[in-house]
Amino acid sequence: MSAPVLCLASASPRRRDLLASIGVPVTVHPCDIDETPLVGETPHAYVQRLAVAKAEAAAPLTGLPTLGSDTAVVVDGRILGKPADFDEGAEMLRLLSGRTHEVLTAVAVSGPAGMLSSCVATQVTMREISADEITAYWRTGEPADKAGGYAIQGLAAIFVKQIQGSHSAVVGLPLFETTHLLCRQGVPIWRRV
Ligand SMILES: Cc1cn([C@H]2C[C@H](O)[C@@H](COP(=O)(O)OP(=O)(O)OP(=O)(O)O)O2)c(=O)[nH]c1=O
Repeated sequence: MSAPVLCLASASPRRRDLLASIGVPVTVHPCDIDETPLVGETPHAYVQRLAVAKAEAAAPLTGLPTLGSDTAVVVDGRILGKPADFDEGAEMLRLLSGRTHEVLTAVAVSGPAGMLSSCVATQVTMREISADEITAYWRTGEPADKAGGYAIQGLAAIFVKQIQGSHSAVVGLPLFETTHLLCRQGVPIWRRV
């Protein structure tokens, strides 16, 4: 296994796998950050603030550049985080059924160039989802640790009619923008290995 070139301030296996897919081995240091939105905070400012806070919290733990990220599903101006239980998960999918919502993912990388960050918005259109499908989907266990209560990369792909933007951002990390930030911080990716 290659030596880590980046500290990943995240408990998300999706983010680790996405970084591995572009040749970036990481050491993982998840941070416990208060994810309560501030009064009047826009969804964009919210994900950006959390991504920076995660990177800042883990940065002193290793001598490596450090990446933090946050993903939120936004519908009718409401930020949907991870569902706490079936009722909340079902309410989220009812809100998303048959319409377009926005997924915001912010990424922040601290390193020799200071704190650099980017925020990506992706539009996701879902077909109508029936009450029976919502119950069956919850029982698979997939929605529980996902913002908005679904995983586009998993079983919920059958509900997704169209996306406009970045698929990797919806999964948890916008790889195009992340690569740009990593290069600016001198972190090697596959094409330089
Ligand atoms: C919308 C969507 C979200 N997700 C995931 C990505 C993130 O892991 C999670 C959003 O929660 P986050 O709070 O962004 O991330 P996390 O708690 O998993 O990890 P950490 O805070 O330690 O970095 O939802 C999917 O995997 N697929 C999807 O389609």
